[in-house]
Amino acid sequence: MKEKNPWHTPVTIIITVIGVIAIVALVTVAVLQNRPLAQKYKYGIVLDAGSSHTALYIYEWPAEKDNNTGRVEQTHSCKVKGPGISSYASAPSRAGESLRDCMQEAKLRVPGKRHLETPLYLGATAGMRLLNIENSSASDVVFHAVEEALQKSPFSFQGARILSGQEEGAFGWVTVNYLDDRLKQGLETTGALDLGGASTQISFVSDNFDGSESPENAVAFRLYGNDYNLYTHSFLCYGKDQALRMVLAQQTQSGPGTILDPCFHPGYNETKNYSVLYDSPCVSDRKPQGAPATFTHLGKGNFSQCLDVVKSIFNFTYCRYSQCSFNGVFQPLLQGPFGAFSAYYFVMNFLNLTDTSIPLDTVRKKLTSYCSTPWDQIKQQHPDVKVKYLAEYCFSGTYILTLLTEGYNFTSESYPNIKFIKKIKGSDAGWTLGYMLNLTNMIPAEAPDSPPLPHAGYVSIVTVIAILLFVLFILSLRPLWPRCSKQPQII
Ligand SMILES: Nc1ccn([C@@H]2O[C@H](COP(=O)(O)OP(=O)(O)OP(=O)(O)O)[C@@H](O)[C@H]2O)c(=O)n1
Repeated sequence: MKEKNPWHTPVTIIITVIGVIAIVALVTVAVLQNRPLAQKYKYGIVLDAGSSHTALYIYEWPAEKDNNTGRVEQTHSCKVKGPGISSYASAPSRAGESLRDCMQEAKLRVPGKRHLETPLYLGATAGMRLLNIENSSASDVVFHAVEEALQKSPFSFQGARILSGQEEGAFGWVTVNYLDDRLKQGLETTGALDLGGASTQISFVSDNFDGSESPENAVAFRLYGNDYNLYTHSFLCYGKDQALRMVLAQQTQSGPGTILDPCFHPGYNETKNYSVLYDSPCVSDRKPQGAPATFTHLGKGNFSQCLDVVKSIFNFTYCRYSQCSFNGVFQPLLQGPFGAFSAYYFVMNFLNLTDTSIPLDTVRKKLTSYCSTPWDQIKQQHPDVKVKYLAEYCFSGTYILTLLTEGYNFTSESYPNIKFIKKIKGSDAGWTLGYMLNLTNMIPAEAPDSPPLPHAGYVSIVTVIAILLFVLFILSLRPLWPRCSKQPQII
């Protein structure tokens, strides 16, 4: 006789089938309903109109997360050929034309259907600040030409303007800390050191700075629910190109026909124009009277003498505050790690000095040896480097060391807190990303609400609960279960 399986009754089979179908349906609905949608992206474009050149940056972020958790990333950058827009004061239309190739690249990089909604910003920095001081109508004409060119682009042009030094410093700090995820997590922030061609910025948070001693250096932010009292200062004329002009002005005060410059390599020999050298508000008031049209610029290659002439463009003694950096500018005690970018990186990377664990004395020794290397040898060793950059690295290295140690007061102990950086997670360090995040309100003042569970966690919990309910349901039907007697039934 065959033994009857007590589960093989029509009722339990029907309940089981319905239960399994119900679970499958429940889980399918949960998965489909919460499936991440195919990713769509939004874009933003920022043109950095610097003193030495203009660069275009394209940023991208997931479309559905643009004001909370989405990460904004740089997807492309384009270096505009030619000099910065401030150099086109005498031929403004060429300033607009110069942007054409990079704008063309942007059109190809941003998907066509997103063109109309993609904001396009142009921010000009110290080159235009100087032109504006020197000749404000010339700077207006350059802006007009650039605006006209950008209005013709298919993007949503939001205007061109000169950033204040304070904005340039603060947005550079926002960029570095945003990319490092320090803002969202409320971690200790990283200070920002930016060295351009015409200005330089230092920005950091210090416990002993609340803005009261020097309100013009304070920027208050509330980001992701945290308050920051940022110290920031921009030194106009202390970018590395204008600093070099000041160093040369220092050496040509008497209008000589020849100078023997310790900051250039021995054997360096170039004829330079007095009117070109003094054509900047940083030095124009010092132009020597009765100087010849040109002077011969000879290199001497002596680091310690270069250090002396570089120091002479700073005032390290005057200070009407409790403490200063230089030129009577207040600066609180340095605090935390620092990221040094733009020309800081270009120069220190070229000189193989980005490793800040190298003692400062060794850095000085390396510069001593580098500066004294004959110019011919330098050119031979670096045939691919632009001669203009190459000629200036001895000066630039000396200037950076002086600015950091004597200017901002970095010591042997705090120098290793500096990291020379170009990019963070694929995006260039600089003010442009911070500027765009601010203008598109992409960093909320308060911490965004995040879903309590990630998608996978949600699906797992729904599945477990569904199975549990099914088991409970089966158990609740116990009265309907066929009884099994102790003795096997003989049919
Ligand atoms: N490989 C390179 C590239 C650039 N530079 C120098 O770096 C500076 C440019 O830095 P950047 O941040 O691009 O300055 P700008 O934006 O042009 O200047 P600013 O912000 O002051 O307007 C210039 O002095 C340029 O000569 C360099 O030494 N080596």
